Amino acid sequence: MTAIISEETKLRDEIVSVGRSLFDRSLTFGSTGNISARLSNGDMLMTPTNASLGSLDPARLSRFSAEGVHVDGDKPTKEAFLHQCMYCQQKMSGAVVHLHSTYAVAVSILDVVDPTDVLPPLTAYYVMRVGKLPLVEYFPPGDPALATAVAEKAKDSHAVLLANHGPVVAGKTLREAQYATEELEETAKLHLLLRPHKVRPLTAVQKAELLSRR
Ligand SMILES: O=C(CO)COP(=O)(O)O
Ligand SMILES: [Zn+2]
Repeated sequence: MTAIISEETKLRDEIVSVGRSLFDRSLTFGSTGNISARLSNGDMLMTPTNASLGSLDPARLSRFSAEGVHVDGDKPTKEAFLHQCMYCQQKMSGAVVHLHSTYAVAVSILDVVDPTDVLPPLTAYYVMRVGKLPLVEYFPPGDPALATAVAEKAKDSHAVLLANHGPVVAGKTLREAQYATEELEETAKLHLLLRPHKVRPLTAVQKAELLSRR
């Protein structure tokens, strides 16, 4: 019991500090974005709805049972079902981060993207941390149909991009999910910066070699 309490306390504090770090660096703003993390018993902690990621209270995070029932804390994020869908598909995941980070949102609005994989393999770290980024068709935030559409795309990708909305990224740990989300944002920025130029992305062979090391 003591071990579970200290694991939970640590995770609550980590959600708060990751949220603050992301918010302070303008990777999301206002009350946008949400974070969740899983305890070893399968219970989930999630950020409350309408909360700023910059000023979360560890004691007020929403807690769900492993079966997905809200058991305590503030009213959960309206994307709770979407987070649960990510865990269902990405069984090894311990955390999910969703942001409204500007460059990724900008890419999610572009008309000319490959919906099966939105960003090219521009750098090794993008391939290592993200690899593939399918586009999920537009549904309003919190719509159960959005979560269902995410579940479909997350079958073979731990990162997805919601059209006209933003990225959702799962990771084994909260740090992994955070780092992958940041890599995605930087690659979206590079992609937009490079749009007027002829680029030389990594080759299929180089990409496959990086993926084999993960
Ligand atoms: O990003 C958001 C919706 O997609 C923010 O919603 P919540 O405030 O309910 O977490
Ligand atoms: Zn959102």
